[in-house]
Amino acid sequence: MSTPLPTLLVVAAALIDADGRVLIAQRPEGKQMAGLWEFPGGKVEPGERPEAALIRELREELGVETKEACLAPFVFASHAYESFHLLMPLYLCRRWEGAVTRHEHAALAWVRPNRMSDYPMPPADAPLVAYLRDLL
Ligand SMILES: Nc1nc2c([nH]c(=O)n2[C@H]2C[C@H](O)[C@@H](COP(=O)(O)OP(=O)(O)OP(=O)(O)O)O2)c(=O)[nH]1
Repeated sequence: MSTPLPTLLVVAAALIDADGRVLIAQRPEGKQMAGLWEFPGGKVEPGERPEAALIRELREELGVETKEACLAPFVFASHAYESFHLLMPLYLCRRWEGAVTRHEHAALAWVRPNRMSDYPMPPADAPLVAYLRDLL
């Protein structure tokens, strides 16, 4: 039997603009999977509610404020990486306040889901993009 992997709960958001484009962000140098494009978000801290964690991450990473009512649960990723199992709910978010600003990533891009294959993403994300393509 293989060694059980710890499950890591990461929350992420697909911010969608009025033209149906989705925000993706490039992971910076020095981090795991540097250079790959991800949905903004991050780890849920102990004792933190997932939606609160996502609101916090969007503030820290992008400088925007959103509300729990503006986060719609959409799909989730369940993916075994080498050292952990990623469980990542993806929420849709169409309403936020403030201009999206790059705080922690190497770059940001607003991309139609059918163009996301031009942006290499972590292996866990590929199935999620297909759902966005169907939605938008
Ligand atoms: N935010 C986000 N993380 C993703 C996506 N896809 C994916 O495999 N991940 C992985 C990358 C990381 O291992 C983990 C997110 O953790 P994180 O962003 O809070 O942490 P990190 O690795 O950047 O590093 P750190 O905060 O510990 O310094 O989830 C995605 O679309 N968005």
